Amino acid sequence: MQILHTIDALRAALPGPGACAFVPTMGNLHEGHLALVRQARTHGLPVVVSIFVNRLQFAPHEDFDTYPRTLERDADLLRGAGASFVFAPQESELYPQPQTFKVHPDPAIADILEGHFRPGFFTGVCTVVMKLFQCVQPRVAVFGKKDYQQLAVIRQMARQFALPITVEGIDTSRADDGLALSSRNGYLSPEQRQQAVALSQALRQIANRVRLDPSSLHVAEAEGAATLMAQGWAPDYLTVRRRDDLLPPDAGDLAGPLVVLGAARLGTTRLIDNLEF
Ligand SMILES: Nc1ncnc2c1ncn2[C@@H]1O[C@H](COP(=O)(O)OP(=O)(O)OP(=O)(O)O)[C@@H](O)[C@H]1O
Ligand SMILES: CC(C)(CO)[C@@H](O)C(=O)[O-]
Ligand code: BAL
Repeated sequence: MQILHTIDALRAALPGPGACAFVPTMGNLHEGHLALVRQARTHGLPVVVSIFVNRLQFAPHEDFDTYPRTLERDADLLRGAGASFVFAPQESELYPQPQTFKVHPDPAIADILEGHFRPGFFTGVCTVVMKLFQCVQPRVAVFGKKDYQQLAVIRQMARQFALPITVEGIDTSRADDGLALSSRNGYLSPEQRQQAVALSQALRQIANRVRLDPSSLHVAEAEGAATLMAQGWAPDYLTVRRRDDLLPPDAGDLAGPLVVLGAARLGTTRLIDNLEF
């Protein structure tokens, strides 16, 4: 496995356009990331994993400075998972000058949910992902469904820019108690880690209730929020949406397919999760 820190070195090492599979990450890797790498490997192409904490997608009050940077450990895990290349550029390499050209996604999908609570987030994500796509030129790019809206936005970007890249979404890897694996879980105290299970439980509760009685949608969402708050969480949103455009379902959509998405804060840690049903 080669670790490359510059775009020139990466381009020199890679086999050429359309000849690799790509997994973009922000590092501090866990089993969820490794599942993406395993999926990427199924294409029989060398797998490139990027590790880059992208300042553009963090608001000034968010955790850019404290986000864990664990390159040596990440490289060991990726070697074990069979990645061929790690692209880990410094900020000055990817952004040698202020990134004034940006990719602005459609507000209809990018200014709701995460984009509402993290204004500019998806512009930061799309800009860096487009740039990483230019550097890596993959045939396939693999993303987690844990970041469900991100996957939807990237798919739309790839389609609308006719990128020659297949975007794949992979099911969320979870801890035994149901908590979605996430780098930010590391911010939780042992006590908060116990409470954290309530997020996936609330999503399941809402999905089960709406599946049984679609007319209970809004009651189910409110009860799910109450379950979360009883466990000490402060929900940003907890809402059932159509899977394709992430808009609220009309009466005719309630037979599915749907997804319930949630974001909530436990102390200073903000986590997201979702469940398709
Ligand atoms: N539990 C998981 N299961 C599957 N994919 C995941 C999981 N967690 C993250 N991913 C995916 O890994 C890729 C890189 O995500 P990232 O490095 O931000 O990890 P993260 O754990 O989501 O971090 P954070 O806690 O900061 O949100 C994304 O495509 C993301 O959806
Ligand atoms: C896709 C991504 C690597 C862009 O910085 C990030 O948003 C993430 O880790 O999900
Ligand atoms: N996992 C998505 C990246 C972020 O929260 O910034």
